[in-house]
Amino acid sequence: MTKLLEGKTVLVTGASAGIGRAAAIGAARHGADVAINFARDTDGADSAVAEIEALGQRGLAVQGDVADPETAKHFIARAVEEFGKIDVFVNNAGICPFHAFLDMPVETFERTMRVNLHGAYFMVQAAANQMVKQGHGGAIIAVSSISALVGGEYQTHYTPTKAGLHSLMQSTAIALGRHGIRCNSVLPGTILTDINKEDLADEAKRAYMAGRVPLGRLGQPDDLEGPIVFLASDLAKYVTGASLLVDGGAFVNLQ
Ligand SMILES: NC(=O)C1=CN([C@@H]2O[C@H](COP(=O)(O)OP(=O)(O)OC[C@H]3O[C@@H](n4cnc5c(N)ncnc54)[C@H](O)[C@@H]3O)[C@@H](O)[C@H]2O)C=CC1
Ligand SMILES: C[C@H](O)[C@@H]1OC(=O)[C@H](O)[C@@H]1O
Repeated sequence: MTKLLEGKTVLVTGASAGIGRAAAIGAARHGADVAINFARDTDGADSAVAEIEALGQRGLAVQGDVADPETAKHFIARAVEEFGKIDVFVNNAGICPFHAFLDMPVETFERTMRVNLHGAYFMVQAAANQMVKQGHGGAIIAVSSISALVGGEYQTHYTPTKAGLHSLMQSTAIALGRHGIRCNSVLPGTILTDINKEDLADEAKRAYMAGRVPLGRLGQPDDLEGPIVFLASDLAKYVTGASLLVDGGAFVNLQ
């Protein structure tokens, strides 16, 4: 297998499980040393690092709540201390506490904004500052969503954060292009992870969601591995400000 990220250092937020973990392991499989941020799941973070190391790469887990702007500075600083530089930053951490619109609790709305959007802003800013300081460019990838493009009845607090991430990558692509830093997003469809375990425990909803996918199944975290590695790699050296749907065709499936 051609390794696409040989010699690179990759950072991923919220990577103790799900899509973030798949991105971290995928990067290691492609020859990168990987630092992961995680919120609370120490066992998940430790086992992700063990998997990275089993692939012959260096791994590092740094705990922190991305909603706190200080977490961003600390994560970048620890990764640089350990690996000497950062080449790729993947903003993945996110929450989606499904709730109806008319009685959305203020705390649920604000927490979702702070984790998904404010957290991403400060993380991307800290990563970009380090890349600018290093002077050899880099790649930033946001895990946005199909929900940046379409709505969800119980996601009125969530979909704006994903549209915001998509927009953030477009604006930072302009702000950072002169530094050789590429900024792109992936837009996953419905991927089976902890974020939607409860929602998709409803068999009827799960079957409906799967039925909307032309490729005939809901996604798995490793479906994001290739698209994220591609955008991180030099194969995508002229790709910036772009977004890549990874949804099995769900978005285009009107009828
Ligand atoms: N599963 C899906 O269908 C889709 C997921 N996404 C996005 O993918 C990203 C990853 O989600 P999944 O892997 O699906 O779910 P997940 O629940 O397995 O992963 C989310 C990760 O973010 C971490 N996290 C949550 N709050 C955090 C905080 N305050 N600080 C640090 N880490 C925090 C969690 O600990 C977890 O590791 C999220 O941004 C989500 O919005 C986007 C489209 C579809
Ligand atoms: C949590 C949802 O199941 C998931 O997240 C998204 O961004 C999409 O709306 C997916 O359906």
